[in-house]
Amino acid sequence: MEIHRLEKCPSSAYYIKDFLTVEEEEFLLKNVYNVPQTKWTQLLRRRLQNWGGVPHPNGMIPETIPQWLQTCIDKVVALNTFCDAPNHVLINEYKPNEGIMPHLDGPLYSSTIATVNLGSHTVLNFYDSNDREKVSFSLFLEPRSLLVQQGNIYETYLHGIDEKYEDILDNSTLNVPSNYQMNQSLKRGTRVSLTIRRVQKVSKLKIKLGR
Ligand SMILES: O=C(O)CCC(=O)C(=O)O
Ligand SMILES: [Fe+2]
Repeated sequence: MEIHRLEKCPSSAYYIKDFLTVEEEEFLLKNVYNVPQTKWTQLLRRRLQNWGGVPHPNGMIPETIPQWLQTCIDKVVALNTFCDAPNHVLINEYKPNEGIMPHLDGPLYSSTIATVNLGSHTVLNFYDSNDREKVSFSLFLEPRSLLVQQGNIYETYLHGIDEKYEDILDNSTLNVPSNYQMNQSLKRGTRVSLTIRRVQKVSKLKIKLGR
């Protein structure tokens, strides 16, 4: 992992450009779009699927993660990125001009976060929690790449994705590809992200049906 560390990042972050093959990406996308419509939650500016259970301060009631998704989790875990096995995946789908407001993820998750990127690139912006107006730094996330974040990056910085049709990388982007020409505009397609995490508190309660 050390060779993938983003040196300029103020805390531990790792970026692996071609983490997935084109076939693996297609396999995951096919399965993401094969779920029943009811599995999607439509928000104003994106839609999402929640896998593993609903995180809750009193403990998440665990749900089995399907094999097609578990295979991807296993590939991330094989890099020795997590202390405790991840048990939760949030899948977000963003069409061009969609995004997510700057936010913190909150205390329910442990401090390692892995993001698998499918379909299209995006730019993930980070904001100092004391200055939410200005982008502190940003990361360029290409399709098939993996981003692993550890420690305070997710605690001290808010993160978000602008609602844009295209991106232009600039000095704030920590991982500009060597073949990128400054001011080149990158058109967004539909991006699907898998955010893989560990929910710390898991309930031992089982839901009893048919009582
Ligand atoms: O799509 C992404 O990479 C970010 C998702 C995110 O920040 C979240 O769901 O909390
Ligand atoms: Fe988030």
